[in-house]
Amino acid sequence: MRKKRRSLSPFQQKNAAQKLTSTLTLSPFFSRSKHVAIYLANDGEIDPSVFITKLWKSNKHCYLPVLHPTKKNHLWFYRYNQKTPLKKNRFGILEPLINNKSRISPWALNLVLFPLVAFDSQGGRLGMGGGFYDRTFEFTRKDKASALGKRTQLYGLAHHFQEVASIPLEQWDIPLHGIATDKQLFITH
Ligand SMILES: Nc1nc2c(c(=O)[nH]1)N(C=O)[C@@H](CNc1ccc(C(=O)N[C@@H](CCC(=O)O)C(=O)O)cc1)CN2
Ligand SMILES: Nc1ncnc2c1ncn2[C@@H]1O[C@H](COP(=O)(O)OP(=O)(O)OP(=O)(O)O)[C@@H](O)[C@H]1O
Repeated sequence: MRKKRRSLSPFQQKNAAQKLTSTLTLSPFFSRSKHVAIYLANDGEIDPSVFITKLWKSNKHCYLPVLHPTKKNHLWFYRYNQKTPLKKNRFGILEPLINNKSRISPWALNLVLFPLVAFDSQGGRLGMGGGFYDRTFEFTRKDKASALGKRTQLYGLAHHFQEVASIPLEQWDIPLHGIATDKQLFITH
């Protein structure tokens, strides 16, 4: 799946990014979410940058994952705008510098858009294998805010071809509430 997405042409990537932006903008959670975590595309992932520009224009706050400096395979989330200084992490992915005060607690996010390698229509997600997102969002399993309808929404972003029949889930895997692709929005939970 990683090989397939890396082989997409710049034209195909740009086209997919535009269509993904339409899927996301029309989704019910777009207007409701003020604090949105997103990622910068790597390894052929569907590119959310067109959507990021849309978030900025709509006065929403955008956040990017930063590898936690001490807690192994956990993520921090830092505010991202046009002026945010970025540097490459050990995977070669750009992330905000952590010398500023713009960190947000993961539970304060309204919407988190997950990168993924493959997904299924039940909300199963296969990631890059580090367990970063599963560890960081483990708190959502016992999230009291869910009763008030304030639960952090967890959505995956993918090229449509990244759908597979079934992802075997392990006990630590956090299922997604939905997946947005260049073709459709899946609501899974
Ligand atoms: N765009 C993006 N950002 C992200 C993630 C992601 O999947 N995509 N992550 C999601 O967790 C975290 C980083 N996790 C990652 C885990 C492995 C690799 C990776 O490329 N692994 C290589 C081996 C690299 C090496 O060991 O030096 C590989 O598997 O080929 C990249 C990111 C946080 N940021
Ligand atoms: N909440 C957790 N607590 C402890 N270990 C965990 C937790 N979540 C995942 N792990 C460990 O992390 C490893 C990688 O998990 P997994 O293969 O599900 O990663 P992934 O979801 O593909 O990666 P990523 O989220 O970084 O894209 C697993 O072997 C698992 O033991």
